[in-house]
Amino acid sequence: MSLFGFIGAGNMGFALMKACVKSFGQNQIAYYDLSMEKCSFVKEQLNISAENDNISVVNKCKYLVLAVKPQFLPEVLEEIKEAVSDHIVISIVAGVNIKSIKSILGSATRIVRAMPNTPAMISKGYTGICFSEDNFHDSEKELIYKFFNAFGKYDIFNEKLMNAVTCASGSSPAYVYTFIEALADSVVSLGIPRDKAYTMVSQTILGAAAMVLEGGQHPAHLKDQVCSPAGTTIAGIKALEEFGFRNAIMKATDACYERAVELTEKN
Ligand SMILES: NC(=O)C1=CN([C@@H]2O[C@H](COP(=O)(O)OP(=O)(O)OC[C@H]3O[C@@H](n4cnc5c(N)ncnc54)[C@H](O)[C@@H]3O)[C@@H](O)[C@H]2O)C=CC1
Ligand SMILES: O=C(O)[C@@H]1CCC=N1
Repeated sequence: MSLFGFIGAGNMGFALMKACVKSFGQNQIAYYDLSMEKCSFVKEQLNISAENDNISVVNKCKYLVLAVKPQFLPEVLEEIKEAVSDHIVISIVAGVNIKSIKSILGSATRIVRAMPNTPAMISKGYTGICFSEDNFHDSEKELIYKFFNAFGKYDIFNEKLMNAVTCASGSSPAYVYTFIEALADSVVSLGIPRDKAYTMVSQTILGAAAMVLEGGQHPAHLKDQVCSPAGTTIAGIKALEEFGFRNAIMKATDACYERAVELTEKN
């Protein structure tokens, strides 16, 4: 018997399993992925052998993590529904709401809907979570919080905000990586060696984020401290605003949110 079972060991399933190993140990994790390649990768990286199928995962765990793409979720739920009993089902599937999972697994199934992000792999992630209205025992909630704590910070939300959480938690690391690439490329074009460019940019983002999280100061104030009058930074900010930097980010959130809503409607 393991505590946690994972269905799907792709990018996010693997990231969560890796962090879980550190907090709970290999023997508390069972998983299955349709791709033998993914199973071999997990075995090689985490030294955990895959189960033979999804039903074996369900039978081996109490907390069942659903980590397949939204379009594959209905077939997975149909496959496992008879095996699910007093499990707590944790779904990280973007856009899919608790109601639609319950429509297949049954209305009594207790569900935690969560939206983590890939930095969970190194316990530096952020997860938004919400619970189905059903009763969870205190000890179960404690375990669930310990589970999410393994991935970094987490907050609890009303389910109607979960698609919005996706825009700044699940999806946004990709925007940050795009920003890292762009800024690194631009200083490489000025002669900075590429390896140093990635370190320079990433460490700067880490430091700037820590100033907000740990210093408790408003981002606008921190920005103003960097912008010397007639200096280099304000010249850069002006160029960013000419190209609609803030608006681009807001438009990205609109697009991300719309797509999440589409997934909710389809599933
Ligand atoms: N990638 C990310 O940064 C994040 C992803 N998510 C959510 O996590 C879920 C998984 O996303 P990724 O890991 O990126 O996708 P992925 O495609 O990397 O992994 C999904 C895995 O599910 C496996 N799979 C498909 N059908 C299966 C079945 N019937 N039984 C067992 N395994 C099956 C696939 O072989 C694949 O390895 C998605 O629903 C996504 O919305 C949530 C937060 C962040
Ligand atoms: O792009 C996606 O749909 C998934 C959900 C959040 C991050 N990746």
